[in-house]
Amino acid sequence: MSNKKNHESVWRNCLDIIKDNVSLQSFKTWFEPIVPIRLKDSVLTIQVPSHFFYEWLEEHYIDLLKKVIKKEIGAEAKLEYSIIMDRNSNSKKAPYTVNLPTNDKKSLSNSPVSMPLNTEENHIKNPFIIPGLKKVSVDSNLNPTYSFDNFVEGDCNRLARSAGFAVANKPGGTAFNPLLIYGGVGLGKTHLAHAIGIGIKNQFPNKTVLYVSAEMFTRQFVDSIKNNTTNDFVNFYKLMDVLIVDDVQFFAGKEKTQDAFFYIFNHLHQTGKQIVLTSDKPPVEMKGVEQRLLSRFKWGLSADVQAPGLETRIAILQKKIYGNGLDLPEDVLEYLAYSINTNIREMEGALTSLIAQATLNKKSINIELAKKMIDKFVKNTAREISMDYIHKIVCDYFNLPIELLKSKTRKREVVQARQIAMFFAKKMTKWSLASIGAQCGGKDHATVLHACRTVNNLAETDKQFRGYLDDLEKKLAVN
Ligand SMILES: Nc1ncnc2c1ncn2[C@@H]1O[C@H](COP(=O)(O)OP(=O)(O)OP(=O)(O)O)[C@@H](O)[C@H]1O
Repeated sequence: MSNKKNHESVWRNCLDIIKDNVSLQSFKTWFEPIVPIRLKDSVLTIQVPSHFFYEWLEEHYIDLLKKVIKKEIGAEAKLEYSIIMDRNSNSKKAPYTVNLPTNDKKSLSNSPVSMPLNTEENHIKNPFIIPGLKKVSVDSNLNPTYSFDNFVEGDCNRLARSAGFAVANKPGGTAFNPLLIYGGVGLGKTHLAHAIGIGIKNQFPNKTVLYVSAEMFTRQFVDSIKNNTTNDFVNFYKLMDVLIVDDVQFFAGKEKTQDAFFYIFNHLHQTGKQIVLTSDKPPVEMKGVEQRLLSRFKWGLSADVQAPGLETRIAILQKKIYGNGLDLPEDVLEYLAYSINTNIREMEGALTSLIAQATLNKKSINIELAKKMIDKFVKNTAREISMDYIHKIVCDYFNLPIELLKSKTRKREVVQARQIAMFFAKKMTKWSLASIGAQCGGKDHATVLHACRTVNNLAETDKQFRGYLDDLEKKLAVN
């Protein structure tokens, strides 16, 4: 690399290439705000305005970034992000640095070790031979955004959260050792696991806390066999005061890794150290994991996390948007929370896309935009009956164009069909009156309430009308 190159000139050249490869809008939105701050030993550090921004770059532009940076700096190029702390973050330290992602979003790390751009090499192979990780007290692989403060408590996760909180206050000193958090995909297990680690580090800064995915643990172990450093591997893990292993179902069928983990587990447990595990299923259902390990998993507490209810989903979305300094209309939040009801990661993904779409197109985020976006994320099985579906069924039945029903026209037959649509939306969904009104010709909640009363009254007094309602109800029920 030429000596004349510095972070600014390198980034300028990168931008020239990037500009030719993305739309002008995207360029302005996602690349112009980036500030190059350092180029040292082939590591280019760029500053980005928020964690959300960083995630968006990672998801959408990482391949492009890799290419241009390697082209400008050379094959050994590395990229570091410096994120200006989000508004609601706990830490007052700003900015902080995360390394180029490891393809595994959960292993966002504050580790001083920079990851090479080559994803194959992006994983820390042997933590005990990486100088930065000798200071285990500061290199815990914890993602600061996954704190208890950012975790919304609901009936779905109360036990797991409370147990996690207790463990964070008294690591190794509760009956919850190990604490095993299990549950379906994208329901907050990893988030809670990090929150426990962060809670412990906040209160007991001298404790050595390590978060590691079972996959990473396995890879490190396999490498240690290859390099003849298995003793170092085991000794490193024996140093931990708190060991958090994510997705332990990954150990299934990997006997040697299980042996190593069994040994480490026993040592830590016997010496009063805290172990936190997560898994996608309870121990009884874990196939391919040795019985002696499974029985140890059950020594402490196994707590499940389940799919959150509507209120919790809305609260999670609110946390997420306020955390990113954004605001969204209530009906949009409700729509998102309503449409995606099984997986929080998917719901957050839809929110991120919605915000990005609005930013890119300089549109305000409204219910129409939300509806357009949502279909990409919703799996049919999990879907609640939608307003569009109600509109379609009602309009087909009365042979009216949907646009009319959504318009403000006051023609008698349209008004009545619209009132019926509102009535069914109120009856068959949990939408607020305001959001039902917004989707039916921009009416307010009082109009929806009036519509529901009118429909109920007519149903009692007008037999033919009652017949319409029965027909429609049947059609809607087979949704
Ligand atoms: N109760 C909650 N409050 C706030 N955010 C949450 C909550 N539950 C989940 N999330 C968010 O949902 C996303 C997915 O959560 P997480 O990665 O912890 O899921 P997981 O259960 O570990 O999934 P997987 O089984 O795929 O590993 C994360 O962004 C997390 O912050």
